[in-house]
Amino acid sequence: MSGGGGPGGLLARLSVPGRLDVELTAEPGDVVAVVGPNGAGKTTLVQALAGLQPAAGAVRLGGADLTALPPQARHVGVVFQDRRLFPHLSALQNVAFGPRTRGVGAGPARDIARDWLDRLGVGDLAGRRPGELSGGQAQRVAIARALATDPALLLLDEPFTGLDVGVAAALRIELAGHLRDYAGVTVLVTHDAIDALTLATRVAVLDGGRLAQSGSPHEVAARPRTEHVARLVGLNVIREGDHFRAFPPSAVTVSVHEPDGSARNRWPGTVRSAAPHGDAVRLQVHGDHQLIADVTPAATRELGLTPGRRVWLSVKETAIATY
Ligand SMILES: Nc1ncnc2c1ncn2[C@@H]1O[C@H](COP(=O)(O)OP(=O)(O)OP(=O)(O)O)[C@@H](O)[C@H]1O
Repeated sequence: MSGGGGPGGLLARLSVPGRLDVELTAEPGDVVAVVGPNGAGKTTLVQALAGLQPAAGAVRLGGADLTALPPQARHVGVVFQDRRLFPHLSALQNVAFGPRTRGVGAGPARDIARDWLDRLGVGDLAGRRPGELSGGQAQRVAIARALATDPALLLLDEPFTGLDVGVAAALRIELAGHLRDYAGVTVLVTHDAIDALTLATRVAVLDGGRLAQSGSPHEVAARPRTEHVARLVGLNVIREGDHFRAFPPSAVTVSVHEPDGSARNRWPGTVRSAAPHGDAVRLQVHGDHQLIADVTPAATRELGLTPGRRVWLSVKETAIATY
């Protein structure tokens, strides 16, 4: 990615047999969204960067070689999917723990912790233990804890998982602010296109433990190279040899009889699901490809587009981006 790994940046080449084989680079201030289907290796990558997963290769961060260092010596902040706060410590003690282990005195470490809890909007909960916090509050404490050590690398593994939609949305906006101020490299694992498009400066697409694509959020969203990412950003993508043809679901015409036109741009299939999507109805249609099409509610009724219905999809050549 962008020739990163320069002074201050991240350069990682990591391999775990059968699970991961990637090279990842990023500049200071970059937020790299790591996306990919279940089992793609996202968590393995985060754990290997943190030193929690043995991996062959090398990790360089800010000119320092972390490869041989244990997790606690890597100067990396981690927010896990399941938060992993110390249950017997208060929120304040949880956040102060990192600075303390890095040699900061008890008083100053508490000041740092209080400051970070305030910044994350949970200063008034400093005395509570994790069991007395909601999921969203605990995640704020976990983020405060990760940032309190002023790490050179911040690893966020699906930080919004398990939170209410509204809570996640509010936290996403706040996190965007903190990440803008944060000078280190952030690696954010996410299943959510919104995260990848709003928080990230770079997107890395993992598939089967390998880097399938990387680029700016805009590039990856406009020209997805895996079906998973096409789904995430709501596009159809068809691979033909060594190039890709992408088109939006709104450009798809659905008919119950075989349409005229170029055979290349029409596909038979079976409706798998039909669900409201904005003002339209979004159909998932499976045939040789798995495609999505947006149709009007009226057309859905008139054509009887319910699961199991055999249909033809067609797209005008001019609506297709080929790359
Ligand atoms: N402890 C383990 N030992 C052996 N294999 C593992 C272990 N943990 C994960 N794997 C395998 O490694 C591969 C990558 O898993 P990983 O958890 O990194 O994927 P992921 O992209 O984070 O998936 P998800 O989105 O489901 O969290 C998968 O094939 C998984 O089955």
